[in-house]
Amino acid sequence: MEVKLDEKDAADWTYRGEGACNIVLAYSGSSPIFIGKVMRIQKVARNGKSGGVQRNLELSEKEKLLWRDAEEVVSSPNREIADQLYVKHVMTPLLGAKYVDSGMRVLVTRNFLEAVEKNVMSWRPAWRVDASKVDLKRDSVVIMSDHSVFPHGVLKGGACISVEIKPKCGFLPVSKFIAEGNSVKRSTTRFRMHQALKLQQQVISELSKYNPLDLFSASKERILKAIKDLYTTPQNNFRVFLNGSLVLGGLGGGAKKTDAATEEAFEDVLEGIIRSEKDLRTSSFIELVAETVYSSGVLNQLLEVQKLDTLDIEGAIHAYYNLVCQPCVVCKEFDAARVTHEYAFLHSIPMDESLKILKNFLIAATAKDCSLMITFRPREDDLGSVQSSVYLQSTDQNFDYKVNFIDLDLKPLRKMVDYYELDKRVLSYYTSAVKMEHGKGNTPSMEIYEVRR
Ligand SMILES: O=P(O)(O)O[C@@H]1[C@@H](OP(=O)(O)O)[C@H](OP(=O)(O)O)[C@H](O)[C@H](OP(=O)(O)O)[C@H]1OP(=O)(O)O
Ligand SMILES: Nc1ncnc2c1ncn2[C@@H]1O[C@H](COP(=O)(O)OP(=O)(O)OP(=O)(O)O)[C@@H](O)[C@H]1O
Ligand SMILES: [Zn+2]
Repeated sequence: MEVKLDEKDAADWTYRGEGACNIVLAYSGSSPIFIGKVMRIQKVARNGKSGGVQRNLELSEKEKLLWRDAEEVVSSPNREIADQLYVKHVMTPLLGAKYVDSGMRVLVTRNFLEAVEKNVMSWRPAWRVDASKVDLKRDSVVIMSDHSVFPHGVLKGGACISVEIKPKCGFLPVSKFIAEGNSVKRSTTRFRMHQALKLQQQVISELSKYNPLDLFSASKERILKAIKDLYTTPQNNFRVFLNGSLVLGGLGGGAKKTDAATEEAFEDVLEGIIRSEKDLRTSSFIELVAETVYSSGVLNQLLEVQKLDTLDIEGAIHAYYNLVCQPCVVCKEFDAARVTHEYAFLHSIPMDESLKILKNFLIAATAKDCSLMITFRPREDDLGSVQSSVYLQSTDQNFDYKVNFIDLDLKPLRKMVDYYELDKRVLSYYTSAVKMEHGKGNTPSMEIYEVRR
C-alpha cells in the first residue's frame, strides 16, 4: 500500500536546516522505512519577496526543448518530479552514482504540510521565515538518506561527525566573451567579488577568509588552508553536525565568524571522537577533513562539471535570447552605446549550439551551488567495514568516511536573466570598490582584492 503522510505523522519530523528553496527535516520516529532518512520540502516565496526563485509548477516549453535528451525529465508531470529526475538522470552520471542519492517521492496531505510548517516555525531563522514558507500546494515530498549519519545496520553504533561544505565556483573563467571592463574576473574569484557586494548589502558582517581556488587546488596544503578558513568564517559554506545535530555553523543559513566561545565548545564536542588533548582536537579535525577532501578526489569531478560553463554568463546570455526568440537585451544595450562587439556571432549559431551552451551553463550552475557532506566515524576494527577509510596522522586514528553531494536541483531557464543581472551588480560594485582603493593610494593587496591562482 502506498504511504501517505498525514497530520499525525508530522511530529516525527524535526527541523534539520534549509536553503533558499527547501526545508529539510530529519526523522525521529520509529517506522523502519524512515529511520536514517531526511525529508526535503519545497518552499514558496512569501508575499512576492525573494528568497528562492518562485518556480513555475511545470517545465516551460523552452525548458522541455532544452532537456529533451533527458526524456524522463521532460515527461515529468510537474517540476518537483522533474527536479528529482534531473538529479538522477543528468547530475548523477556526471558526478558519480556513489556520491548521489536522488531519493524517492512520498505522498503527503495538506494537513501534514500545515502541521510541519507550524512545528518548524520556531527553529527557522527569522529572515528565512520572512522570505518563504512551506509550499502547501505540493502533494509529495522527497525522502532521502540522512547524509549526516551512517546507514543503520552497516556498521556498529557510535558517534558520527559530519561536515557540510558549500564550495561554490572553483575556477577562474577564461571566456573570450568577458568584456574588457570585467577582466578582473580572470584573476579574482566570483566568491570573493560577491563577498564584497554581500558585505556592502549587510548580508554578511565580515568577508570570508575562504578561497574556493584553495579547496579545488588538489594541493594538500591549500586544501588544509581552505578548511581552516571555512572553520574560521563558516557563513553558509561550512557546517558540522554531531549525530545529526548542528554543532558548528548556522542552522538554516549563514553563521558569523567562529569566536573563542564557539572554539572552546567545539573542542568539547570533539572529545571522544578525536583522540588528542583539549585545544588540539580542532586542528586534528580540520586535518581529517582536508585529508579526506584531498584523498577522495571528489572535488576534481565537481570542478569538471562546473567547467561546463565555458562561455561565462557574458557569453551564455546571448544563447538564452536565441532560445526564447526575443531580441537580445544585452546586445541592445551595447548597440545603444555604439560598442563594437563579437556577440553578434553568438546570434548566428544554429539552435542546437545555443541549446548545448545553455544546457551546459545550467548544469554548471547546479554544480557551483551544490554542497558536499562528508561523514566520519572512528574505525574500531577492519572487520566487515564497507566504507572508505582515512588515516589521521596527528592522532594515529583511522576513520570510516562517506561523501555525498546534496542540493543538485535543476536551475530554471529563466534564471539566466537573473544570473546576468547579478553578474553585472557584482562586477560593478567590485570594480568601483577596487578603483576607490587605488584612488586612496592603497595597493591591491587589500583584503577585498585577493588575487590567487
Ligand atoms: O547566485 P549565488 O552564487 O549567490 O547562489 C545562490 C545562493 O547564494 P550564496 O551561495 O549564499 O551566494 C543561495 O543560497 P542562500 O539562499 O544564500 O543560502 C541559493 O543556493 C541560490 O540557489 P536557489 O535559488 O536555491 O536555486 C543560489 O543561486 P544560484 O546562482 O545557484 O542559482
Ligand atoms: N540528505 C541530507 N542529509 C543530511 N542533511 C541534509 C540533506 N539534504 C539537506 N540537508 C541539510 O538541509 C540543508 C538545506 O538543504 P538544501 O541545501 O537541499 O536546501 P536548498 O533550499 O535546496 O538550498 P540552496 O539555498 O543552496 O538552494 C542543507 O544545508 C543541509 O544542512
Ligand atoms: Zn546578444
